[in-house]
Amino acid sequence: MWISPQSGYPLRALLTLRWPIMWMGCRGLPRGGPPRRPYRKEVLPTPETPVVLVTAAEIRQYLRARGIPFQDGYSCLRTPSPFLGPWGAEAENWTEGSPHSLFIDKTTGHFLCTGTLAEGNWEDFQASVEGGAAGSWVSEGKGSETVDSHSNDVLRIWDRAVPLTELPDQEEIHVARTMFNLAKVSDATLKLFNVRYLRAARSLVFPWFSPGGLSLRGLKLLKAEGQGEGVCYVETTLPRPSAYHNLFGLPLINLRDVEVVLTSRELDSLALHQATGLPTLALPRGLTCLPPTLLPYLEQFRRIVLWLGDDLRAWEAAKLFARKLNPKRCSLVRPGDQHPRPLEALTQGLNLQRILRSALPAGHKSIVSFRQLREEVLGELSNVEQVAGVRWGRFPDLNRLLKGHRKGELTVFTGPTGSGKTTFISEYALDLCTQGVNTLWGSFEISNVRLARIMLTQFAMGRLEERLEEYDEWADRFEDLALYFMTFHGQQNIRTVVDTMHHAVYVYDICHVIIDNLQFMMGHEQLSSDRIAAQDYIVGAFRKFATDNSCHVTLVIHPRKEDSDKELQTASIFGSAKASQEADNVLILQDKKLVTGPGKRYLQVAKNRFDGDVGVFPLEFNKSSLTFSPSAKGKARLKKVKDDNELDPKKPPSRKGGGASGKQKDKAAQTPPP
Ligand SMILES: Nc1ncnc2c1ncn2[C@@H]1O[C@H](COP(=O)(O)OP(=O)(O)OP(=O)(O)O)[C@@H](O)[C@H]1O
Repeated sequence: MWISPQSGYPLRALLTLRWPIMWMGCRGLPRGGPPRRPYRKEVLPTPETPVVLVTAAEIRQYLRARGIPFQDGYSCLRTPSPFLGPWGAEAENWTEGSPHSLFIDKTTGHFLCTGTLAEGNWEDFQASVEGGAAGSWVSEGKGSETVDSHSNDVLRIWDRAVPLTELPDQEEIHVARTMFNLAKVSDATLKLFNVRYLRAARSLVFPWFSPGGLSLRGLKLLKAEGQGEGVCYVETTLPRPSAYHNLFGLPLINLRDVEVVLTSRELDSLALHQATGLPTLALPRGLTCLPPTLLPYLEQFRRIVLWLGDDLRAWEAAKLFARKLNPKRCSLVRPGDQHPRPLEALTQGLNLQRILRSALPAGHKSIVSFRQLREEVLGELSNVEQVAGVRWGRFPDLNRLLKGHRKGELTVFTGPTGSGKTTFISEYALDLCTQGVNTLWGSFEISNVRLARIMLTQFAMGRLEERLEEYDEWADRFEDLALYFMTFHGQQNIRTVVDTMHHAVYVYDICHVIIDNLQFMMGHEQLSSDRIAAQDYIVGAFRKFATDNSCHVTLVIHPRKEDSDKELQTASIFGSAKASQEADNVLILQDKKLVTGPGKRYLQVAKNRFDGDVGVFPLEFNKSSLTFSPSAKGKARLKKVKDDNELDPKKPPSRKGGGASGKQKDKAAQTPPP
């Protein structure tokens, strides 16, 4: 288990999934400690910059102008690959049925040759066509370096793993089958999918073969650990998660298959295939993401059924992935009591074919009746906790007020200059990111290196400058977070920023974007009326982006200049009332002490569209860890108010609403933060 060396706080505890899964990179593998890497200045993944923005129409136009034949697919354009042989000859012999082709992503222009695994961006493709030098840079796929450096580990583990049936001890086989819920999964199915068992790690091992099935590119280990009365599953991938792009089950897919069922776990794919005989594939990182690099392998399917799990999170993820795959060909299995996840359905003896037949088309209609919505409404009513969103691990009071962090919302955050807005929002976002909320930062004021340093300090809960020997350890873990940074600094055009956000949502499945701060998109208008109009336009653009992309946007806005003795109010946000009207949540960092709590600042939830609860709670700053989250000892007291007038910090706190149920619900969230 991965435990923070400093705090002993298991990262797993930060996860809220019913089946908590985490990735540990290479740790936990029997190979003697994490590798040391040379110092790198940029420790964080950033979206490739500049992002080459190209439209599908431009790609088609270019291919036609060059006389390159192509087939228009669901999410990619398919062309002959210049990497497979001389360009002219390859193009002449190419047919739609050719086993290998070059796939160009219609949204990003990114290409992949399935024959050689060469990949690159749209500019690379143009350069290779125009320069005729394509053949010389074959197989420079991203992550191939990582695969190479780990290939020995991969082979060693694979060689040591054995098919479950070959374990010497029947008792051991029985225990393994019970732990992984394999009672109904046959030996033949395990063999067909080439699943092995590593005794030393008590883990199932799922191989990642190259598309032709010739070489082993990586592995996933699944370990079952008893936890109370339940079992907790821990995943480890080689190479590390960001480079692990295994569509598990691909070698079993026939070129003529036109239907596939996508699952979020390997064992679900096994169960589904065994019960239905249908082609099945498992996504490499479950519900977290569908990397566009995998789309070419899914182009051949005319129908894709997504059966990703049994809860609302799985349903949300299925809807998002269907957009990427092209909703016209997708159907979704709705989670519910009668529709558990495939492995569970097999164990319970349910009819998996029938469940698949009940899958709903993902195609979006502009006008719907309640009849089409009623199942969705029922889903929300029976999953109230999940509808409330991801709960913070470090801020129980935010959970109590906002209930959680939900997709598609806009949060406006303000506070006096230098009060610690960036520092607070960094911890608030980091908390969510460690729980699987894929995050994109737009930090226009402070550099990404400085921001990353703040976040890493908050992640490690202390100054790393005093314990540099731990740097690699923490940086490795930090690197595994789905955290990305826009590389903009200073004034930016709103269009460019929104385009980059669209790109990031598509490529990295971003669910939370933080913009710090809005003033950097407002240009240099001198007249205050122009500035206000510009701000309204920008707020509108972010609002639309959040709604259209089911992505939460947290927008930092400076307040108007006001008397520094007074608390800020919603009306103190710079500009017209548009920002607070459009926002689902308004948070204000008040540079004042709450008489009733520790710390010199407090946070005010001034608007909460989800359920209306507003209130304040104290923030105590810890200078060494740069955190605001309450310490284990600190008991933050909450004051609930209905309007700004009651926000006088000198008044004793009064409790309105909330009730006992809220109290009980937050008990878990009040566990000591890391
Ligand atoms: N509560 C606090 N007490 C003392 N120092 C703090 C507190 N919060 C943040 N700081 C420190 O104050 C400095 C400024 O913090 P930060 O950049 O987060 O403020 P900000 O409100 O975002 O500033 P700006 O208004 O310029 O955007 C940082 O060095 C930070 O470590």
